[in-house]
Amino acid sequence: MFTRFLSYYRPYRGLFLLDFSAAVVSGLLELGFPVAVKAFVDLLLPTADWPLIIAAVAGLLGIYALNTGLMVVVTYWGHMLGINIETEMRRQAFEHVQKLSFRYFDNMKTGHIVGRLTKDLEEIGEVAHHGPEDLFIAVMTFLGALLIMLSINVELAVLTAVIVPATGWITNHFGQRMTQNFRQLFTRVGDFNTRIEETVGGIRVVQAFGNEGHESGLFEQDNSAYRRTKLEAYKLMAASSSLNYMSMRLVQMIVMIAGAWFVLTNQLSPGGFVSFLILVTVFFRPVEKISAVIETYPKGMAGFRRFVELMETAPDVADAPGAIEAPRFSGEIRFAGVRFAYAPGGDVLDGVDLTVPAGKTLAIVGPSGSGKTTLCSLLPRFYDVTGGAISIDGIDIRRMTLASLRRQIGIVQQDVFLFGGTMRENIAYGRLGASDAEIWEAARKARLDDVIAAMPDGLDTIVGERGVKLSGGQKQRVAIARMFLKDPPILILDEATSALDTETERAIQQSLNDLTRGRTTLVIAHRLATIRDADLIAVVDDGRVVELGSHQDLIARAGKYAALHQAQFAVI
Ligand SMILES: Nc1ncnc2c1ncn2[C@@H]1O[C@H](COP(=O)(O)OP(=O)(O)OP(=O)(O)O)[C@@H](O)[C@H]1O
Repeated sequence: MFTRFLSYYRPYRGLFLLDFSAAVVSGLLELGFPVAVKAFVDLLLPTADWPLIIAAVAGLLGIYALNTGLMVVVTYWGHMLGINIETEMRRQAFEHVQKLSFRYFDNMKTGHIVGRLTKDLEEIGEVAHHGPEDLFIAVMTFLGALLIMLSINVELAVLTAVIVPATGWITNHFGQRMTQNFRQLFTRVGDFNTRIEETVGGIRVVQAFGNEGHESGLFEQDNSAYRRTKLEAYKLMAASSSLNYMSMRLVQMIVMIAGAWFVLTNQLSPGGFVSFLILVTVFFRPVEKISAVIETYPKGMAGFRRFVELMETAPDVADAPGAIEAPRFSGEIRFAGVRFAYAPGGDVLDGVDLTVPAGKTLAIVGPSGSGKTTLCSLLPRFYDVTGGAISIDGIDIRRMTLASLRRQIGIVQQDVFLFGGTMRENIAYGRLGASDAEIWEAARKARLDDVIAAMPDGLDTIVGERGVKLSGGQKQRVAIARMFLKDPPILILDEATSALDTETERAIQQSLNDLTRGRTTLVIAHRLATIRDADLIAVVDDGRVVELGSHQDLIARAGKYAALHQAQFAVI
């Protein structure tokens, strides 16, 4: 895990070296301070040579001015290193998330994904910057301070060296508990991110039901769970930092009393004594640094582990080795013995056999939950079949690249998803980079041009989050306009069940007729006109195609379709 983490430094070697060497020099200069103080007290003071004393102090000031500059380098460029690594990981994670399959999103909470791409990576960035540098400097300062102490007074040095690291276990003990705590904390953040996402996303439903209080109650549970976990973290932090502080002061006092004895018995110079007291603090710094690393490292590593877990989640639908770039389809679709289950054992499709000739329209009808949507979502490989095969123009769709397959299938969903930008952006989503002229042409074909022309900002009209500022009929026409731009040989339509006024309905129907002309179309049909006009009708029941034929055929057969037709459209 750790070596994998280090590999992210590779592109930033220069930056790392700059930051690292500035930090090392700065550490050495800090180590030099007690040595300088000793020389100052023992050698310089007795000379009573004021100009020399002032020159020495000025010299020290110069050195520390240099150190200040080094700190700027460490803080700015060091953090730049961290943020560069963080940004790179976020880019990779975002790209990867987009490749994951429907099944992953079916089972994952959005807030957790958001958390992984934001909070987790932020913590990783902190560790990336502080981790290696702080650890190295800690070891360097520890050894450096020890050597200097030994050179001043061996007994006192040994005494200090024994008691200081003993305090190290405190840090270590708390560090491990904090790791667990942070792991929990990440989950809590994910939980309430999800809650906020859902409540804000579904605010219209929440308010319509007047369920704000209920939502607040649920949110409060997540919020207070987060508070509890965070308080636990602060408790650990308080115990650890105060114990550290206390032990540092304790060691200082021990050194003070022992040092006093050494001075009075002439085994230590006054300069050495002062220097020693400073060295104790310097000696403690590595312990503090390590405790700081121990505080950020678990957070970062917990985040990194989740990042790796995400990156290692393979999409369960992916290009097969040697997958071919599908040629432009003429569009014959064949389902052969197709079986499918969302979860093992729960077959949703139970051996579907169907052939739709190129350019024809297949209407899929059947009771709710019978598997119509599922059947359609197998064609663009949102899920892979668990048995049997689907082929287009005789080629198994699993042998094609996902990109070349999906490029040639257009989907108009019942509940259209728009992005929060402008009309232009939303229509051009069908073919990124389409010109305004092409967008207008598509809008015209979708019977949407008059609507856009009447809008105050035309194509620049903002549609609101998920298109809330548009009517249902307008959203559907945006979806249709997208399809005219995309121009796929195969279409999947999930016909809207909600009733529109007759005029809009007719406009949409006309544009859909234009759209489906010459394309193989699967339509999950609810309207009698669509069903009657279809070349083929498949009646799906309980995961099987129970009847297949034209309207006349099926009515004549007086079977399931005839019954369904009778029940649903008897009044028409
Ligand atoms: N993502 C999913 N994960 C698990 N089960 C699912 C998922 N989507 C659908 N199902 C289940 O699969 C079955 C078929 O659902 P599907 O949406 O294909 O039916 P449908 O015929 O399109 O229904 P409707 O006409 O009501 O839209 C249902 O029992 C449903 O609960």
